[in-house]
Amino acid sequence: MSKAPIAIIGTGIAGLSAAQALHTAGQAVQLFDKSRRCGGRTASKQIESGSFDLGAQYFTARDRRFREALQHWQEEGWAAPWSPNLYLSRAGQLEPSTDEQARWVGTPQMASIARALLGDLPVTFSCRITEAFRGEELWTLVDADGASHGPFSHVIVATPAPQASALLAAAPKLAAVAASVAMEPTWAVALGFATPLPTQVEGCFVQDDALDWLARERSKPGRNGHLDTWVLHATNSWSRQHLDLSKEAVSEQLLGAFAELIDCVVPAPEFTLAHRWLYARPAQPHEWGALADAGLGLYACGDWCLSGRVEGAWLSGQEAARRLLEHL
Ligand SMILES: Cc1cc2nc3c(=O)[nH]c(=O)nc-3n(C[C@H](O)[C@H](O)[C@H](O)COP(=O)(O)OP(=O)(O)OC[C@H]3O[C@@H](n4cnc5c(N)ncnc54)[C@H](O)[C@@H]3O)c2cc1C
Ligand SMILES: NC(=O)C1=CC=CN([C@@H]2O[C@H](COP(=O)(O)OP(=O)(O)OC[C@H]3O[C@@H](n4cnc5c(N)ncnc54)[C@H](OP(=O)(O)O)[C@@H]3O)[C@@H](O)[C@H]2O)C1
Repeated sequence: MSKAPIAIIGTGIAGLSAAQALHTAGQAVQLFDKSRRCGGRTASKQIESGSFDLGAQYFTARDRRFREALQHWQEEGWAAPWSPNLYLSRAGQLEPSTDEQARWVGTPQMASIARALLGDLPVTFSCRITEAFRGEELWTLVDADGASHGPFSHVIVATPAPQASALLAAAPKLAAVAASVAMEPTWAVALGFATPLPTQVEGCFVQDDALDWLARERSKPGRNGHLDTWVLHATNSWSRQHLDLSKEAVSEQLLGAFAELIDCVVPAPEFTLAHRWLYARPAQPHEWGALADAGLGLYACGDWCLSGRVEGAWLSGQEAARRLLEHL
């Protein structure tokens, strides 16, 4: 009988990073995601007039191991540097804010990285796992429709912390750690203009009430949509205060804040989309790397185990895989 594969719940950067490391080490993996596609918070939205990055906007690479992976992604054409005309808006004043920081994006969209990492690995989409339980030796997963999946030799939970704690119930200590992690929400709004806005701004850190960040999609490499599309992110505190506001009201309020901030006339957008990220980022960074109950064969990873950034998610996935392989 062939060896049971390793189940990985979540196909964001953390789950895919773990999957790649295990696959490279010769282990069979089986991935699950509740969404219809991979990438999690590195999602890009495809519309008729182009695509835009709705979650992570760019990433930085500070750790040597991540920089090495990034070099490979760049060679494969999955990622490229992004050097926008960067601004800072503070107390209603918009000013250039150039810096030396290297920033990167997926090409032709942020979601391309996750798609490339997934490659041909076996995955089941539109499958929300609700339970992971261990028999005498092997694991079974149960999904929201009551269907069982398995058997698996190990389970890696690679979801945001609030969704991980229930899946870690077999290891109460791990479940308690995940349950202790608070995650902050972010409202995101995309606006598409038929005529390019007459401004130099391509990215802007905002230190005012509602907005936190805005980016111009066409300034990123490989984007060729015909609308001038902008992505606005609200601050965590504004998002928390307006968590249950309708998408229409959020779009209207953030469009108003954008029009006040930007140094040009803003016409009515051709296209508007609002998305609420309930678990956008951990309230604090941690230094766990990953969580492990090696005796049970249960692991957890995700940005919440390190920093709430793409790099943190990738490193956490590597760490979960490393700890699992160490105990084989
Ligand atoms: C608005 C926003 C802006 C951001 N900007 C940046 C940025 O500019 N730079 C940066 O570095 N980072 C940024 N981040 C953070 C970055 O996106 C995350 O740190 C990183 O993508 C997290 O990856 P992950 O794999 O840990 O989790 P996720 O990407 O959340 O992946 C988890 C996956 O698990 C799946 N899942 C959850 N529960 C279940 C279940 N029960 N069963 C099956 N599947 C499940 C989800 O569908 C998801 O695909 C941003 C995030 C947001 C939301
Ligand atoms: N909105 C969300 O939910 C987010 C979740 C997770 C991450 N988010 C953003 O990701 C960016 C990634 O951080 P990092 O990789 O460390 O990128 P940096 O570009 O280094 O930005 C860090 C932080 O520094 C401030 N900053 C950086 N450069 C400038 C600049 N040229 N001018 C002004 N300010 C700069 C900025 O913080 P402020 O508190 O000052 O706004 C950046 O946030 C990062 O942007 C996360 O916000 C979003």
